[in-house]
Amino acid sequence: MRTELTLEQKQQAYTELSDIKANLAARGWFPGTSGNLSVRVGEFTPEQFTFAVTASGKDKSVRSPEDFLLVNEKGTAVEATKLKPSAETLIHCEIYKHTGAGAILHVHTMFNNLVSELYGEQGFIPVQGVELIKALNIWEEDARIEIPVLPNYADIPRIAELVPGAIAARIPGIVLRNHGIYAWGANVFEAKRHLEAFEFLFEYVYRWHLLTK
Ligand SMILES: CSCCC(=O)C(=O)COP(=O)(O)O
Ligand SMILES: [Zn+2]
Repeated sequence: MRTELTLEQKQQAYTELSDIKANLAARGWFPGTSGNLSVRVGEFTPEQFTFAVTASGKDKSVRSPEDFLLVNEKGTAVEATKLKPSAETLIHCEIYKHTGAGAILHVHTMFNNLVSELYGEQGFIPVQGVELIKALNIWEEDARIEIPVLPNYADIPRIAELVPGAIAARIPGIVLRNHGIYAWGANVFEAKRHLEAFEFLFEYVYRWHLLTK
């Protein structure tokens, strides 16, 4: 049985989402209403959990009282609301289910789009020996990582189906080709650190490609 969330739990999740939304918006990481964010609230099992998610189609650079709603592990609203959850909520559901993460941040940026296209065919973006890999909690010298890239099907359930198989050990992110990145962490602080690291690495990969190819 699902335990009822307290008003404080809900408000804390909305405040955290509101703050990180403003931070990422200030960087221009939500062009054209793109992007979506979520924070898990309350108890978690892979079969049953609840999270607060951004409402679909909103201008994420604007704060409003109708920015977020609570959904369950199927992506269905758990309270009466006229808001629609993000069109990509099912991807959040799969990431939570298979990682137990506490927060997920999805942004569309020029660099994540460009490198996703550069490496989309091979299905992962390789990065080696860049210090910011440590922000993913990977500490070995000259570490090499592969960031998964999935096809950007128009049908979101088709993408969601691929998520469990794409989640790579140690890599808290998945890129959708010519679309954007999903980065996650145990909480918003960690998810933001991971997202910033990925975006740094994508810019590095892109610029390195221009310099050397
Ligand atoms: C306008 S960008 C296309 C949809 C998208 O990729 C996105 O991230 C935003 O969708 P949402 O339903 O979460 O607003
Ligand atoms: Zn998107």
